[in-house]
This record gives sequence, structure tokens and C-alpha cells, in this order.
Amino acid sequence: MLEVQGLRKVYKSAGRSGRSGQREVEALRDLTFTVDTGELVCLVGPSGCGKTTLLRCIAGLLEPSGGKVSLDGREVNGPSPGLAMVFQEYGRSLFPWMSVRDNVELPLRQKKLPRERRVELVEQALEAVGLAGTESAFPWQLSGGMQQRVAIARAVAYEPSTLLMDEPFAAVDAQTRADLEDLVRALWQRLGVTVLFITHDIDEAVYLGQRVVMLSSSPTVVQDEVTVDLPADRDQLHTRADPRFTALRTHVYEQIQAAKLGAVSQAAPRS
Ligand SMILES: Nc1ncnc2c1ncn2[C@@H]1O[C@H](COP(=O)(O)OP(=O)(O)OP(=O)(O)O)[C@@H](O)[C@H]1O
Repeated sequence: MLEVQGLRKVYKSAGRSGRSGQREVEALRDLTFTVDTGELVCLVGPSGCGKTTLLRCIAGLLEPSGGKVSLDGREVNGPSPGLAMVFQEYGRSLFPWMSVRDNVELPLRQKKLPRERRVELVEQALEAVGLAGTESAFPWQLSGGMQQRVAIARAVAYEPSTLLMDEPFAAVDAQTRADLEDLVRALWQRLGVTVLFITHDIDEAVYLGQRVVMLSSSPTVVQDEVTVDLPADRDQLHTRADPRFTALRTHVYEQIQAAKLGAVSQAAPRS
């Protein structure tokens, strides 16, 4: 279970001479939400609302100014072994001089797993993302969508309890994006992993999530959250044509617009 409680982040940097001689940017004001064990939650918010700041705090890469983040009951104070991340820029997260196999295996070496176990996990992960047989290829020999599958395989092979995905499909074409969305849902259902998926795309958030958490503009608080009461079996054609899907996406859209204007609406999505 991932718990974010009263999270606040103020960046301080030397700059405009204030009384303290420091420039302050309050990126996160007061963020509280949880992601239950095995849940898939999507997080959306206007550009610049602090999604990257939040993610870096959750990953233990940035120290909060207040509040706390706990993962599986333990407070996060640095990189956590229970957590794996998938970034938007797959081109920068894979090492071009390493084969697909070596890229996926790298974190397992850092985890100091024995060789046989590493081989087994790499094989299983590549099979799970539909890339069996590409072990010897180099990332630059693969399409963008396949490279992002390698990045997902690397995260999955690590056997995390929680997967953080930071706009992972923003840089691929629409068809590939749809395939990768379905892959995420399939992996999530198969592995029982907890997923926090950050996206700008409202349709993507509603299609993927069991719940959508909406953030306000910076300084950021939780604007609203909505349970996605669509059937668990989703497919691109029927789910997106479901009137309930339309009602939910309209609600999320209205909340994001309200967030941009700084208003908080209590309106529930119409059935
Ligand atoms: N290192 C830093 N020093 C000072 N201010 C920062 C720093 N990093 C981010 N900020 C500020 O904090 C706020 C949130 O930034 P952040 O990058 O977390 O937002 P974001 O939601 O990820 O943005 P986008 O949607 O554009 O990717 C912005 O006002 C930004 O200018």
C-alpha cells in the first residue's frame, strides 16, 4: 500500500533577494491520497502542477518539506527496493550499448540475485510484454513501442510491490499507445502489482484506472477523485464507447478545467 500524507514540497534556491536571500517555489501544498495494495490508480493534473515533484518524493529521490510517504507500512527515506519506475523517455532510460537482455537484467544484478534466477526473471518478463526472442537485440534496433516494452519488462522483472509509471506512453503513436495501455492492464491483472500511473491524458486515465485522482494547479492539493465503475474487462473499442466512460471523462475534464481556474467543485459524475 502506498500512502501519501500531507505531502508538501517547497523548492528553495538562491535568486531574487528576499529577506532570506532565497527564492521559494511551493510546488506541493498538501497532498493526501492512498493507493491500496493491488490497486491501479491514475493521477492527472494540469501541466506544471507538480506531478514530477510528487513522483520524485514517492521514489525517495527528493526530500519532502513536510508530510510523509509510506510504502507497505515503511516510511520512504530513499530509494525503496519495493518500487520500480517506468519513465516517459524510454530512449534515455535504456542503455543503447547494452542488449535487451542486459538492460532488463541490470537492476537484478544490483539486487544481487543469483545468475539462474536472473535468467529466469528476464525470460519471464520479456515473454510477459510480448518480446520473447528479442534478447540479443539492441534498443536502437527496436521501434519506440518495443523499447517502452523493454522498459516495462525491466520494471516487472524487478518484482516490485509497486510500479510508478510517469507518462510512459506520451512519446509513442496512438495505435502503439492503445496496445501498451492494454499491456499495462493485462500485466497488472496478472501480477497483482500496485500501480500509480501518471498521465496528462484524461481518456487514458479513465480507461486504465480503477480510480482517478485529480490534482489542482500548483501549489498542489488533491482536487477530486473518482472511482471508475467500468467493468474490469476493458477493451479499446467497447469501453471507450460505453456511455459511463463518457460521463466519467466529462467529470474528470471539468475538474481539470476547474483546477486550472483554481476552483474546487464537489459535483459527482452524472450516471
Ligand atoms: N528544482 C526546482 N527548483 C525550483 N522550482 C522547481 C524545481 N523543480 C520544479 N519546480 C517548480 O515546481 C512546480 C512543479 O513542477 P513539476 O516539474 O513537478 O510539475 P509537473 O506537473 O511534472 O510539470 P509538467 O506537467 O509540465 O511535466 C513548477 O512551478 C516548477 O517550476
